[in-house]
Amino acid sequence: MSYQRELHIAQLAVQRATLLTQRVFHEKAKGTLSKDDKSPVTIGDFGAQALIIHAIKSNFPNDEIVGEEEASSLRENKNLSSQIWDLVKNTSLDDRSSESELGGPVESEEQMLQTIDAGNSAGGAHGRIWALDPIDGTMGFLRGGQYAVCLALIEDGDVKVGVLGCPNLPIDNAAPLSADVGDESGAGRGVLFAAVAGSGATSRPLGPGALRTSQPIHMKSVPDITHATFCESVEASHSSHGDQAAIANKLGITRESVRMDSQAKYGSIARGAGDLYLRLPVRKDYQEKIWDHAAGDVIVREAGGAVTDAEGKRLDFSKGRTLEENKGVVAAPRAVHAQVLEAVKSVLGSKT
Ligand SMILES: Nc1ncnc2c1ncn2[C@@H]1O[C@H](COP(=O)(O)O)[C@@H](OP(=O)(O)O)[C@H]1O
Ligand SMILES: [Mg+2]
Ligand SMILES: [Mg+2]
Ligand SMILES: [Mg+2]
Repeated sequence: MSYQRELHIAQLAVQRATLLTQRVFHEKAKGTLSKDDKSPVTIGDFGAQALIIHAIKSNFPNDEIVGEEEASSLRENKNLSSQIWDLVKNTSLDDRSSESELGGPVESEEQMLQTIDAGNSAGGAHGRIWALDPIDGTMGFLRGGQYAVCLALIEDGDVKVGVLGCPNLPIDNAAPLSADVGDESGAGRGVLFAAVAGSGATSRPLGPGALRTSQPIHMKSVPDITHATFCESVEASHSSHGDQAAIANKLGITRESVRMDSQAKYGSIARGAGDLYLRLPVRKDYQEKIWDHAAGDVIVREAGGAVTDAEGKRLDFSKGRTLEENKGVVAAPRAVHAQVLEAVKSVLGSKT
């Protein structure tokens, strides 16, 4: 099968990064900064980005990386930078040989900052480009909710490999859909979703034991759409709860939506814990970021789903750092996607 080495390295890199993010998750002080667009970033986001880019650069030195974060604010904030360095240098996989496959330790704080900044690719339609969201759902991460560490390989504009580390989701693929994160111990939690284009989607436990076996995952079939479960963002500014409720209503769905942060939503529907993921824009001018969708897109499609925007177009990852050709996201099992899209169009159409 193709892309097996990319998949293996991506899985290990995400697995290692979640060890770092979980340490920060359990701390009260998460070293939060506010970015230019007013969104939050924490020492967990920066640390995870450094570790993952280090792993990719060590294994695939010619590949480009589109990473969400950059280090300029850290160069002006030595205190925060040294907190991140402390995390980065003290995070490694238990298994020594896996750890050395990820390129050995980052050598210095300065190398760490340069590594974070190596996620500055402009993206585009040509070549091999990794899309990295070191913590997706930072708001959830800060609130004590769901979040995901997300990594995807895009080749000539198509997503080929996707990996989602979701430390706070249940390991059990059959667990009912809920945004609940369980107790302090983390028992029974932590799942790593993955997919390679053309080869299906899988899940495996995220905890120690990197070589635990992966299980194939599939979306649930939905014989009656009125019984479907749909999920959506917690943050009302990220997607329109009102439009989503109207769409659900139009479809005759009576169950309350499950509100969950991050691409954990894509992973959850891919394994059949939920059925639909709706993300309708709030602001007309917002362009979705490729790192917020690339891994989830391939995982859901490989599990038997269709992922489009609100007009029914496939998400186009070839346009740079954003999905500038798309508005919103509609993800559903292939057999019911057209029906869901029709309801989306009808609700959005009646607004204008
Ligand atoms: N106005 C907006 N519309 C849609 N998405 C937005 C947004 N503002 C921020 N986001 C994105 O929403 C992501 C979280 O999605 P969700 O609400 O599904 O958890 C954020 O990822 P980060 O948390 O990585 O910054 C951010 O990139
Ligand atoms: Mg962010
Ligand atoms: Mg994100
Ligand atoms: Mg992020």
